[in-house]
Amino acid sequence: MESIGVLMPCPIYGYLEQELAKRFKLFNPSNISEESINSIRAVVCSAKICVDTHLIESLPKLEIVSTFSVGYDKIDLAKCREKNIRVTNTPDVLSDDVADTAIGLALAVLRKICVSDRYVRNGHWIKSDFPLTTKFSGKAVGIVGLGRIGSAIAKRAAAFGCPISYHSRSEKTESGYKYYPNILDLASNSEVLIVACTLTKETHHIVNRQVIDALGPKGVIINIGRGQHIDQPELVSALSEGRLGGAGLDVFEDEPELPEQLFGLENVVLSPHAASDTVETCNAMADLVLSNLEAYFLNKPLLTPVV
Ligand SMILES: O=CC(=O)O
Repeated sequence: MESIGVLMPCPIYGYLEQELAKRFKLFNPSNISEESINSIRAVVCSAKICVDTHLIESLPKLEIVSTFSVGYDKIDLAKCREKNIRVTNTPDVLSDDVADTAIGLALAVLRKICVSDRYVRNGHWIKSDFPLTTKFSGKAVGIVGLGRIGSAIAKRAAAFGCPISYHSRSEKTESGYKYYPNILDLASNSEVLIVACTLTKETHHIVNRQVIDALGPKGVIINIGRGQHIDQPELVSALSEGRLGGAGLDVFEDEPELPEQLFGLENVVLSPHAASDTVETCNAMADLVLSNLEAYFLNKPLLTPVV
């Protein structure tokens, strides 16, 4: 396989890069040349790298795109289908970490963990006790998207004694959780709303002003999906005006750019799109990318095909 060209358009993860270089001829923007373009049969990308029509069209021998992420919203799937290019992702191996992060953000927002850390470091504790916070255990948790990650979040929240309900395209009766076909009804009946669905045209801005208002001034939104799931200007004004209680955000509409106003809000916990970024999970994701590529070039079935 050493003669097969693999392009990594941006650095992703050291271990992945080393292992790809052991098996394939690895290209990146600094060592790619006109002559090498025709040897490139695979692209390895991530949730932060666009594989658009332009990139696909510029690689005439491209056969497979393997993303180091569960989400594939940055890949032009229609173009891949049209050109018979296979696509793989890294589901399952990251579900635990993403679900842990969702619960961590909910706890951090309600129990004000980051604010209280600053309170102690800044010496305020000597002068007065930290104000009371809000309990997470037992809160009504609404989950948008009960897929692998949403289900892992539900399992964890249920262990905190939280009644679970969800909204998704179709009812999952086997889950035993309460289903709301309408997200507004889910928001009206939830105290913590966790966004965990796939980003599609249908779920773009699924959390809009109406949903935020239905959740109300004591409600908390957690987003470990994609920034584009939430109408961000509406979220920021609701948080600033006290129409929403708080938010724990791992993803943003135009990341890594964030609206300045978020930095000044104490009812918000911010995380740099890092929900699955642990050594253990990143190694497992890298191994899955490698196994998919090896399977493809050995004419074996793909492990986690998208297309
Ligand atoms: O955002 C991360 C992923 O899609 O894996």
